[in-house]
Amino acid sequence: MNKTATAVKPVFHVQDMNLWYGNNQALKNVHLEIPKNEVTAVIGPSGCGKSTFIKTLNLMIKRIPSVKLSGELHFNGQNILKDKVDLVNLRKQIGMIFQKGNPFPQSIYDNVAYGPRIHGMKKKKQLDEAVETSLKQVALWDEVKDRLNSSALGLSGGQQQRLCIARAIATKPSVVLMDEPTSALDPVSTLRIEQLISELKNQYTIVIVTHNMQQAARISDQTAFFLHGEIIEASDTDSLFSVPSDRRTEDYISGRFG
Ligand SMILES: Nc1ncnc2c1ncn2[C@@H]1O[C@H](COP(=O)(O)OP(=O)(O)OP(=O)(O)O)[C@@H](O)[C@H]1O
Repeated sequence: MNKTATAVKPVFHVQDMNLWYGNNQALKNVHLEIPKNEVTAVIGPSGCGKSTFIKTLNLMIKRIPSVKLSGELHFNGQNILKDKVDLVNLRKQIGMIFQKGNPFPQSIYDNVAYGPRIHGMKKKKQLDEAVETSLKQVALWDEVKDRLNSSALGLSGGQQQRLCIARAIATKPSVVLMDEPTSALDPVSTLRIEQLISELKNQYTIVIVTHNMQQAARISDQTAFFLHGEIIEASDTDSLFSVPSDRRTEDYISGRFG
């Protein structure tokens, strides 16, 4: 792990967090610190609570009526489970990418301009700049600059996912959450997204849910291993994969279950 970054205050500090869907407890006493400008990978077998956890970080989970939450979730020092939070502003600061690139059925340009427009950017010159900068950051500009007004749905799966990342970063968030962003992609597109993640972490704090342990090992600085809603082990990625401290982590990463 980057030693200088660990001295900086974590972006998220999660303490004793519990979450229930009705009577079904999906997160149990979760404790985790997410450092700034690092990639944190969330791994674990199906149903262990990875997606639930990542969706708590931007409070998206609260849209589900049966959800009950307890504990503390500090974002940049503010307990966003307790304090009154402006959700529009929170989501501006925390972008999210899903498993399948889900561009809006609109032009490439309008997809990327969507966030800046919602947050009040009106001038065409500023919007043009925001679109160009975001598409350049995801290395998509050269591929699409001559067809910005074409439908985003005409892009390949890998391009659509990069477009969704451009859309997420166009509002200049500080955090990008990614829920299995490459699971629907071919190996070449996956590699491009992984390279992109490694570049983006200079500017953003990234939390990525992945089923792919090689991917977690390749791109993350810190890894949290979830099992049955609990974090069994969270540490710097090299240590977790080379000298796991818990037998269950060792069994999972060596493929004995999951
Ligand atoms: N909307 C929901 N309503 C009720 N229960 C849910 C809901 N979403 C998830 N759960 C339950 O919460 C638990 C954790 O699910 P979650 O989707 O977070 O796991 P996961 O680790 O992301 O799984 P996967 O790897 O299969 O995507 C599971 O028991 C699941 O059935």
